[in-house]
Amino acid sequence: MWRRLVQIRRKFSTKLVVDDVVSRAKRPMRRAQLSSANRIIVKLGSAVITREDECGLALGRLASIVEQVSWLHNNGKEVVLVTSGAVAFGKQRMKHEKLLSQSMRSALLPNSERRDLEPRACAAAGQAGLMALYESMFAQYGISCAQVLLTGYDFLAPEGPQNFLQTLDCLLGMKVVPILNGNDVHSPPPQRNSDLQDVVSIPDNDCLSSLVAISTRADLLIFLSDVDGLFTGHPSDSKSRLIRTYYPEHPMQVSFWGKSRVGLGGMENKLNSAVKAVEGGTPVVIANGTKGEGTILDIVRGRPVGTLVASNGHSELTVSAEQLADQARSGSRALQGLSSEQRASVLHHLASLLVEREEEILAANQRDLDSASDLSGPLRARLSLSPQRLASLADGLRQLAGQLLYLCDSSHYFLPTQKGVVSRDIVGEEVERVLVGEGLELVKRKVPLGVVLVVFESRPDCLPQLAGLAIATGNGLLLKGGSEALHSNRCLHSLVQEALQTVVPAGTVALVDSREEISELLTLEGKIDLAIPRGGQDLVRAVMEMSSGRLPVLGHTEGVCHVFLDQHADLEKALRIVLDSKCSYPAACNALESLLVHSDLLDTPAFTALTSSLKHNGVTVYPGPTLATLLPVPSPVATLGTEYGGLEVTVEVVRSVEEAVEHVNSYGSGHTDCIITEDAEAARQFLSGVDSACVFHNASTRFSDGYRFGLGAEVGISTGRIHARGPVGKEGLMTSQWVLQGQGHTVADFEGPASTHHYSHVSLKPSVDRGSATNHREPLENTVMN
Ligand SMILES: Nc1ncnc2c1ncn2[C@@H]1O[C@H](COP(=O)(O)OP(=O)(O)O)[C@@H](O)[C@H]1O
Ligand SMILES: N[C@@H](CCC(=O)OP(=O)(O)O)C(=O)O
Repeated sequence: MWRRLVQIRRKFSTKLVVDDVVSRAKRPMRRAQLSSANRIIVKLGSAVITREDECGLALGRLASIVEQVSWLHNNGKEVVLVTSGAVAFGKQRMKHEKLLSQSMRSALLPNSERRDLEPRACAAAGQAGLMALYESMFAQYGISCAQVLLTGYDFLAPEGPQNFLQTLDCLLGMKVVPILNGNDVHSPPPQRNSDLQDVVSIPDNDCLSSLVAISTRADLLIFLSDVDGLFTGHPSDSKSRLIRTYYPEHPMQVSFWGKSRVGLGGMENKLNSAVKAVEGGTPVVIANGTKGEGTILDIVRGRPVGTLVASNGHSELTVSAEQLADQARSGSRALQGLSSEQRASVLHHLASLLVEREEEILAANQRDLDSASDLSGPLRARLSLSPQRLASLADGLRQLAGQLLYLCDSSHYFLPTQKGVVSRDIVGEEVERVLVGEGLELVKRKVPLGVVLVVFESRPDCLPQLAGLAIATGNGLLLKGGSEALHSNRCLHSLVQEALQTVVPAGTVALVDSREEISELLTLEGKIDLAIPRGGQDLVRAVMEMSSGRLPVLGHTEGVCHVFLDQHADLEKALRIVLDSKCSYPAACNALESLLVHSDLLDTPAFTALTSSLKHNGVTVYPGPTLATLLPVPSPVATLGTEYGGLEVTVEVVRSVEEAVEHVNSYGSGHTDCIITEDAEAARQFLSGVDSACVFHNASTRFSDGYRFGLGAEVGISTGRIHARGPVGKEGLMTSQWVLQGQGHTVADFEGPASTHHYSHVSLKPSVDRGSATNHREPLENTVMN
C-alpha cells in the first residue's frame, strides 16, 4: 500500500510537493511545537468508541472528545476525525437483531453451526448509529459534521487521491468537521497479506489515518487507543515502560502482544502507520482516549502525554532517552575501572581547559546574556560567567583531584604527599570491616550510585562542578540545563567531553537537550539512580511530579537564610558578616534573606549603623510585622520567609534567642542560618535549636557551599533530611556495598544445635587499598587510627 501510494503520488504530484514532504519529514519535532499545529487528525480506536462491557457506545468519553475537538475547531484549527468502531458497535446492534429474528431451533444450535455476524453488515449498521451520535453531539457546539468513507481506490486510483482531497478541502473550507472511516461495506473482509486487499481495502484505520495525514499534509496525527501509548512490552507487564518519545531514525526494542478488545490493527500496526506518517512529514502522538478529560488538548498544548513519534531531524547525534541512560551506565562502569590517578588527571585536564579556553567560554556565555535581555537581575547574575568564576571552578576541580590522592602513614591516617602515593579512592573505599566469625569477614565499601540525572536552572557554572563530581565518584551523568544557558552549557560540555574522551566513552557525561527527554528520563526506573533538581521550588516540584515516585529525587530547594543579631553581638563582626551574607552574591541560595535583630539593639547606634550600611550598599530593607509596630517605618512585609534573590532583605525584631530559633524554624527553608554573638551560651542554644542543614556562629551564610567546605564542588545544597544534607559533594553520590568473604561457611555453623562456630563481630581496621576487600586485617583495637 505504502509503496503504491508513493508511486501514485510521484506520478500525480508536482515535484514541489514531493520535495516538500521530504523536507517536512526531516524537520526535528519537539512537543512544544505541537501547539502550532493547524491541521490535526484525531483517530479514535474501536476500544475508545465502545464500552468495555460491550453494551453500546462509551457516551461519556465520546462527549468529552467531541467537546475538545469542538474547542479546537472553534479556535481556528482544522480538525479531521477518523472514527473506528462501526464494526464493533454494529456487532452489538446486530447481535440483538439476530436474537430477535432467529427461530428457537437456530438459537439452540451449537455455536459451530451458527452463522457468524458478517462484519460488512455490522459496519453498515454501526456506521449509521455512530454518525447519528456525532451529528447530535457536534450540534451542541454549533458545528456541522460530514461523513467521508474511503477505500484503497481513493488513494490508488489512476487519478490519485484528488477526489477525496478536494472533498476534504471543501468541507474544511466551510468549517465542517469531516468524519472519516474505511468504507467497510465496499471492502473485502480484512485479510492481511491478501493481494486483493492491497488493491482495494485499507487494512485498518491507523493505516487510513496515516495516509490521510500524508495526503493532506497534516501537522499532527493523534491516535487515541485504550493504552497510555507505546510500551516497551505488553502494557500490563510490570517490566514494560511507556516510551515517551520514539524517533524512527533510532528504532527501539519493542515487543508487541495482542490487540485491544475490539481493535483491528494492534499496536505494531499503529507504530508502523505512525512511522509512515512521520516519514511523510506528520508527527504522531499515541495516547489513551479512555481516560482523562483533556487528553487531546493536553497533547496540542505540548504536555508530555502518551508517546510522541517524531523525527529527530535525522541527527546522528540524537539518541533516545533510554539510550542516553544506557550510555551513561556504561560510562560509569568505565570510570570505575580507572585508577584514582587516571580520574584525577581527567579532572586536572578539565581544570586547565576552563582556564585555557576562557575566551571561548565567555563568548558563548555572552551569546546567552545577549539573548536574555528580559531576564531579571538575579537570574542574569546566575547566568553570567567571569574569569574569576572560571578560575575558582578550575580550583575546585583541582581540589577534587587532590582528594583522590592521599598517603597513609601510621601517625596521620590520610595526608597529601608528593611521593609514595597511596590511593584513598572514594570508589571502593572501605568504611567498615568486621570479623563476623572465624574465617568469615564482612566489608562495607563505597560504590557510585550509577547514573545521576541533574536538572539545573540558569547557572552554567554548575556544569563543570557536576561533571567533576561525577568523574571523581565514578558516576554516569545526564545533565539538563536551562534553555537560557544553552550556548554556555554546550561549550562547557564540549570541554568535559574533551577531557574525558581519551579514557572513557563520550556518553559518560551527556547533555540532554529537550524537556520531553527529561520527562522520559524521569520515568526510567532502574536506569536512573538519582534525580537532582537544582533550582527553585517549582523545578523541584515539577521533577517530583514527572518522576511520580519512580526515581529517588534529591531536592535542592530555596534558601531563605537568616542572620540573628544577638544582644551580645560584636558590631564590627556583625557589619562584615551581614554585608558579606547579603551583598557578595545576592542571587545565591546561601545569601541572607531575613535579618533578625534582638530588641535590645533597636535603639542603639549599632542598629542604625547596620541599616544605613545596608542602604548604602543598595539593599532595600522591608520591616517585619513586629519591627513595624516598634518603629515609624512603612507597612510591614506581607509574608515572612521570602527568598528575594536580589538586593532586598526582611528585617524583623525578636526578644530572645528562643524567639529567634522559633522564627527561623517557622519561616526558614532549612538551608543556612547564623547567629552573631559573643555569648557562648546563646550560640550553643541557637546552634542546637535551629533545625537547618547548616548552622553557623559568627560566619557569613555564604560559606554554605561545597567548594568553601572543601568538598571541591557540590551537586547542590540539600534541604531535605536524608543522609545527604547541606552542600552535597562526593559522598552524596555514593552508596555502599557489602562484601562477605567466607570459606564455605553456613548459617548452620553458627546457629542451631549442631553449631561449631560463634559470632565474634570484631571490628577490624578498614583497608586503604582499593579493591582489597579480601585482605586479612588486624583487629581495630590493635591498630592506631588518628
Ligand atoms: N508494545 C505495546 N505497547 C502498547 N500496546 C500494545 C503493545 N503490544 C500490544 N499492545 C496492545 O495494542 C492495543 C492497541 O492497539 P489496537 O488494538 O489496534 O487499538 P485501537 O483499537 O485503539 O486501534 C492495546 O490494547 C494493547 O493491549
Ligand atoms: N472501519 C472499521 C475500523 C476498524 C479498525 O481499524 O479498528 P481499530 O484498530 O480499532 O482502529 C470500523 O469502523 O469498525
